Amino acid sequence: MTSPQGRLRPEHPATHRVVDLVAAFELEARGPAPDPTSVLTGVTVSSSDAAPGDVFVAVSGAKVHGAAYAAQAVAQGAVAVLTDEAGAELLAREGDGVPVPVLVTPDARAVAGPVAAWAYGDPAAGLATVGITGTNGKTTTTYFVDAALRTAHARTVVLGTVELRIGDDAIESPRTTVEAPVLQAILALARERGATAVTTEVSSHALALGRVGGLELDVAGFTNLQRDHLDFHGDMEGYFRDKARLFAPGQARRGVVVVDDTWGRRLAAEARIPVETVSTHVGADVAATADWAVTSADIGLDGVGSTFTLRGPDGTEHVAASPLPGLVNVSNAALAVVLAHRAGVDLATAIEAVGHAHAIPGRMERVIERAPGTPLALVDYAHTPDALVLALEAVRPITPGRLVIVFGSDGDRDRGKRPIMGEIAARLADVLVVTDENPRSEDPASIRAAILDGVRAERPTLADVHEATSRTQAIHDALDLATDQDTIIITGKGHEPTQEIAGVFHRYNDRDVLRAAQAARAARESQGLLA
Ligand SMILES: CC(=O)N[C@H]1[C@@H](OP(=O)(O)OP(=O)(O)OC[C@H]2O[C@@H](n3ccc(=O)[nH]c3=O)[C@H](O)[C@@H]2O)O[C@H](CO)[C@@H](O)[C@@H]1O[C@H](C)C(=O)N[C@@H](C)C(=O)N[C@H](CCC(=O)O)C(=O)O
Ligand SMILES: Nc1ncnc2c1ncn2[C@@H]1O[C@H](COP(=O)(O)OP(=O)(O)OP(=O)(O)O)[C@@H](O)[C@H]1O
Repeated sequence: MTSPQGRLRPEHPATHRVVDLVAAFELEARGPAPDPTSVLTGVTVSSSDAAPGDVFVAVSGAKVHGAAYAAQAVAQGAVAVLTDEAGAELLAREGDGVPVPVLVTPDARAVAGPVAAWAYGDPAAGLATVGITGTNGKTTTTYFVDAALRTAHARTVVLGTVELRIGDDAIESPRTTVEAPVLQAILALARERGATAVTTEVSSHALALGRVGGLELDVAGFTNLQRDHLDFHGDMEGYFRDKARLFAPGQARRGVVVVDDTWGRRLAAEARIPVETVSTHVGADVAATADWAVTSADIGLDGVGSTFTLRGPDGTEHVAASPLPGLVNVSNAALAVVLAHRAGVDLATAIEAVGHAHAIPGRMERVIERAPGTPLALVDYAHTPDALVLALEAVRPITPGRLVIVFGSDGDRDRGKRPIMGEIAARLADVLVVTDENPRSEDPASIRAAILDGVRAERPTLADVHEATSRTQAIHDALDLATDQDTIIITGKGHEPTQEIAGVFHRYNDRDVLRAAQAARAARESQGLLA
């Protein structure tokens, strides 16, 4: 999916003239006049990604103004710089500026997406598009929606925290939602490759920073809003307002909002586009008035996921399922069904597809199935106290024996959560293997000690508590001590492909380590080395 330079670009870019860009977006051209024959083939906001024929959009950032990197972009072949007044002034102050036209607009960040959409020929036009926002459940819901869209589309696209995927071709994702020109370039590449449906996660940062500008989704979904990212959004009100930007004309044509929390209810009331509501709290008052409501749920079914009844707007009840355990995944599955249905998938087909969705990388992912002599083992991304509670509560009903957790906590991040995570694990799991997550620059032993302080508060004797100085060893230890009635859950890193220790990124993935540990165990067993 990458070009030789490692950049995400359509293979056959459209060619527009720079003068047409000036006219289309009513830009003020300064510096050298645009050559009427000069063509542009791409758009970037990052000088290091600039390629010949690009327009470099220099935006004002938190740390620096992009105009400071205009010269680098031009040296790499950019044919014009598009910026705001501050950027233009910066370039004017730097002597001769850049030897290409400087195109000025009041808000460069706001036009980056629309300009890229224009440059790539409105690539979303022929695609079914679904976007999902919310604090938790974006990734899970995205994959559920994709499972349903695949029934109606030969090739689909998934964009989010885990990967950027067109059909079966995927690369690691740099973040939850990529910069606007990258998003538009991926859509253009997807169109070239015959994809007809896209499901994308939309982070609150993306909404605040215009990363989905120029993309009007067919349907936008909202999962929930919980305390997070307040360093960036200021307070919950600001966080809500940024999320709500998705539910506005030009950004989405219609919305589907889970109204289990007060923020969802407020969003449904304030959205400026038609919105349907989904209630997934069985028996809650709000269920009576919601368009879609989960009216009953049977959690822990067959030791796998859940079944639930979804009542539609016409009052008809449908038996549906979530392939992942826990009530939160009933919520994600119900939302996904409605989103996929509104994106054009027949309701019964959407219900069937979501109920049988394949594993989602690192989200309650069943890496080893329960079998005689073998425990069930899952990997989950839960890395906050709230998520840890939900994850442990979700797997308890599918655990006939003991619940074994392998976990740690991040270095160079929120220290306060370490003892809290320890206390939660001690309260909700039976056997604990405390190990490292991403220690980063911190001493791993001191992070484990802080977790163990919390464990001790709940379980003073530290009975059934183990400490492992390497995550790989921790996973081996868990497999060694679990029986086939037990469930092992490995939390914190999910799909992550690396572990950061002492500032160095090592290739590491919980799922791969777990599979290798199980294979080694099976080999020892077959040689009669295990009791
Ligand atoms: C808060 C935030 O999202 N910041 C992002 C943003 O920073 P910024 O606009 O303030 O950029 P800046 O570093 O001041 O630079 C200004 C401009 O100069 C450009 N520049 C800068 C340096 C250079 O050498 N060349 C160059 O062209 C930059 O591309 C940018 O356009 O643009 C930068 C360039 O694209 C990003 O690297 C940076 O993401 C940082 C790394 C980040 O961590 N973002 C996270 C918080 C984020 O976006 N997370 C959400 C998910 C959150 C969640 O739900 O968990 C996500 O969508 O992934
Ligand atoms: N609807 C939900 N409500 C609350 N918690 C959830 C929900 N869905 C999933 N979770 C929990 O949140 C964690 C992250 O889930 P998921 O990756 O789907 O969310 P996300 O919004 O994509 O978050 P991130 O951007 O961090 O990946 C998981 O550990 C899961 O246990």
